[in-house]
Amino acid sequence: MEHKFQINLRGIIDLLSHHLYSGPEVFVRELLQNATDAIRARTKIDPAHAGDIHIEIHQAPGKTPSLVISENGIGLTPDEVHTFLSTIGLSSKRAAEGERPTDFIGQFGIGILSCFVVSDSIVVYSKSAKEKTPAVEWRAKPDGTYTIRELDRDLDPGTQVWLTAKVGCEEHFAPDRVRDLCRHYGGLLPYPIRITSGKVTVVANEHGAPWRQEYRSERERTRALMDFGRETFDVPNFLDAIPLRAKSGDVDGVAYVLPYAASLAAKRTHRVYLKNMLLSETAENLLPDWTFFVKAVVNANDLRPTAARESFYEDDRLAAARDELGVCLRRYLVELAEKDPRKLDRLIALHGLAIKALATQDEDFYKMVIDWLPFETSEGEMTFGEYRKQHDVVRYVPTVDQFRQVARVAQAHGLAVVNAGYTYDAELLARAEELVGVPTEKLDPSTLTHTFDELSLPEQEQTAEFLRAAETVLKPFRCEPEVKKYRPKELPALYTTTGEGRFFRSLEQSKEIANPLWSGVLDNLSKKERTPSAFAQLCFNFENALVRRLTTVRDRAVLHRSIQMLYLQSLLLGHHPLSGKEMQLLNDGLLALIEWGIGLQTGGEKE
Ligand SMILES: Nc1ncnc2c1ncn2[C@@H]1O[C@H](COP(=O)(O)OP(=O)(O)OP(=O)(O)O)[C@@H](O)[C@H]1O
Repeated sequence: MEHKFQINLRGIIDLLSHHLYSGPEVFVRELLQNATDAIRARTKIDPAHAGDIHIEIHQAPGKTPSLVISENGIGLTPDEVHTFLSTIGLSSKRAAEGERPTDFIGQFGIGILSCFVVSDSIVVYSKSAKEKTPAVEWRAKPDGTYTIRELDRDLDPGTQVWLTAKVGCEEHFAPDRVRDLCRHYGGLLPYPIRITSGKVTVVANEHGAPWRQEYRSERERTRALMDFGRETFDVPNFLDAIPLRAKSGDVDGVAYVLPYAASLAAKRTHRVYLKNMLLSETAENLLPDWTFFVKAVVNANDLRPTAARESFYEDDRLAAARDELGVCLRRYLVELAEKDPRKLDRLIALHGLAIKALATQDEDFYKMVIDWLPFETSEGEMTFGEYRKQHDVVRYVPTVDQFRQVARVAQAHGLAVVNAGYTYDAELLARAEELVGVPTEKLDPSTLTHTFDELSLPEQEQTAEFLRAAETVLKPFRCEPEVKKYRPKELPALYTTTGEGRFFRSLEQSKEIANPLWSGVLDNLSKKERTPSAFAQLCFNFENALVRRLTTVRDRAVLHRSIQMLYLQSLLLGHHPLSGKEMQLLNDGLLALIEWGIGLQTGGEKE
């Protein structure tokens, strides 16, 4: 024999209140949602119908507080009450299999159960606007029993829901609390939510969506939008408010420019409404990634919510909406460049990275903003526009390490070098010639030394012995010495290396910490035939007084030690991490210098 499941309603309510609802207050959301859906259903048959939601709170001293929500929506016939209201999990709003989702917010048929979290009974009075059926009363208890009766008196079409506060839940019926919750969930609804307590009636959503209102001036509009942003996100000083509109998904809203630099890694969450009811305050997938400098509040009438109601469902329509919203933000930036460059300056100072990201993706935008974008150069930070006013060619090095190697020398030689080692910079500079006709040149630090002055023949003779000593000292470090003349003359030696040279350096360092098996593998790698570029270069500066003196030193021990120390110093200046072998050399060198110093001193004392 077949049996039917029995459902324990209390158990289900307990489950929902602990696992589905974020807190008891969601009963206000569910009631507003049902009212909204009912009004939407009625306007489908009567487009001129003006929706109205009224909440009355009764809290006489010594009596249990109660709450009545009435609306003039579609209402229910007695049959519908039996079918939809009394069957858990059945909804009149769900689309049939394979059909496009209906236009309603609810669809699971469990929303009204949330009222049992705060109330020991739910009483519904309803009168259908569609059919001439009698008004009906439905009384339900959390033990799963309910009664239905047709009323003798007639009611206006629509529905009333009556709740009585459970012991311990009175606070959720406090008028201020209910007003705040109505504003929170239904602040954008296009018809009034009135709340009456005693003789006082307030409208919870009197301001509605500020971006849909008419203003006397642009200034007034901006002020209203900024006030709304401040209240909504509790951020006191957004930089600006940008209107958003997308046909796809029927989206409208505002994006606020954050007044602080937003981290690229931080989650970018937005406040989203679905059909003007709050869906989520932490929706993530609404705007393109590069827009991480804004926080948005938007309503979508035609996007699908995810089952968890945390954001919109990722589909083609959302992707198209996201693109359109990206266009709104792009248009704003372009207009700012034309109309308010000072504000753009401020915005770039805070959010340069986002702007650079956009410029790498969009050629027109690139042309518009490239001159405003800041870069680090050997002459200090400057915008691309300032740089190109002073230099015909943009010279850049693609990594921060290389910039550290060459910045001082390049500057002394009148070459302003841009550090393109930061995110997006190399990509941007590489396209400058193609997009804005500014020639660019990628500098290779190892070829920089080619521009240095060669020594004269007598000078070469003078340095020959020094060079041979340097070769011997530097060979174990895969580094080749040379002597040239360059500026700044305070710099005794410049260490440069190519990508391959860097690879072998890090290989050596890995070998020092690898286990025997692994270091055997690395060994084989490092034995592979090496091109000259695998060797680093140490270019001694003959303009430097110390180097000049060293070329005359004949004491081999002093000469070797000095070359070693200059080698180590140039590595450190270029921010190259030292290998174990080099570290040892540094220690030995320092100790030797100290001993030598002490020896000199005690020798002096003896005299
Ligand atoms: N104010 C109302 N006016 C007319 N019908 C209503 C109203 N409130 C509830 N109903 C009917 O009761 C059904 C069940 O409502 P309930 O809130 O439990 O679920 P739902 O709104 O359909 O879906 P969800 O669980 O996603 O909110 C609805 O589908 C609707 O037919």
